[in-house]
Amino acid sequence: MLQTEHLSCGYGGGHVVKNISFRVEEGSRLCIIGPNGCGKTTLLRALAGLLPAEGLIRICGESLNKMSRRKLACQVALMSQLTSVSFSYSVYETVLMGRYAHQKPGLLASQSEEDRRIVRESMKRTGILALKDRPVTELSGGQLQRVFLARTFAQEPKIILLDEPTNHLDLKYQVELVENLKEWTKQGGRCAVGVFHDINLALSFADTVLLMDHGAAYAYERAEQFDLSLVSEIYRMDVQNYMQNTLKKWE
Ligand SMILES: Nc1ncnc2c1ncn2[C@@H]1O[C@H](COP(=O)(O)OP(=O)(O)OP(=O)(O)O)[C@@H](O)[C@H]1O
Repeated sequence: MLQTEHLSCGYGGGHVVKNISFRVEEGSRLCIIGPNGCGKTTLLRALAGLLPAEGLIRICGESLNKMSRRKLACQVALMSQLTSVSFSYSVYETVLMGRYAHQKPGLLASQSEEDRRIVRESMKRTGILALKDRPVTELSGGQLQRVFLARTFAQEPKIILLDEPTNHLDLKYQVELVENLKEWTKQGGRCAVGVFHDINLALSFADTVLLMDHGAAYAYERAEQFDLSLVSEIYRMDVQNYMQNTLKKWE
């Protein structure tokens, strides 16, 4: 469904992401992990068509470069790292923005019964229905994160790209988000790519792992075969030992 071949991209003519190739099949989830500044967000931005890239990005068999903005928005949704909100739209209005690519121009005026149903379902799915009339400027970081997830679901894309989606979420919602996304990708014609810092969450989310270092792919493996020593090499710390010691505290 989503494929890159020798993808390179960056800023001001320089390459931050270098020669990355991967494939995410229908029903699958890829997690991208790697140290701060290695290029994970930059890669996601290229996949969302927000950054020019060299090499190939194919969305549902079609080259991203040849797709119109509207078509791309119907197929790919990017949930970015949490940014502050400056306009006091209500939760409902914010989630409704996810329907924009599917609507005739004139957002609020042109919402259909179908749009309203999808927005409601998306809010239900992320547990924010009770917040629907609250201004987003008054929400906690975790509540806002769930509003953005609901907006992403409301967009009804085929591919969801998530940049550290569990930031600001408490433990319960972190687990729920991962389960929510797994459920979402199982419903035919969908796949997801997520950037995670928490390796446990990343591995419970994904069936394939892309480990990045200095903009390049250090490893690209099935999650169940993923060797944690690769992460230790990149982070220059014994990650496995750290995790085992942490676990022992709960025994
Ligand atoms: N708009 C920009 N202009 C120039 N350089 C940028 C821009 N955005 C990011 N960079 C640089 O590109 C590199 C990769 O940044 P990126 O945000 O993709 O890393 P990341 O792996 O997502 O990091 P983190 O884990 O800290 O979120 C960094 O060196 C960063 O300084």
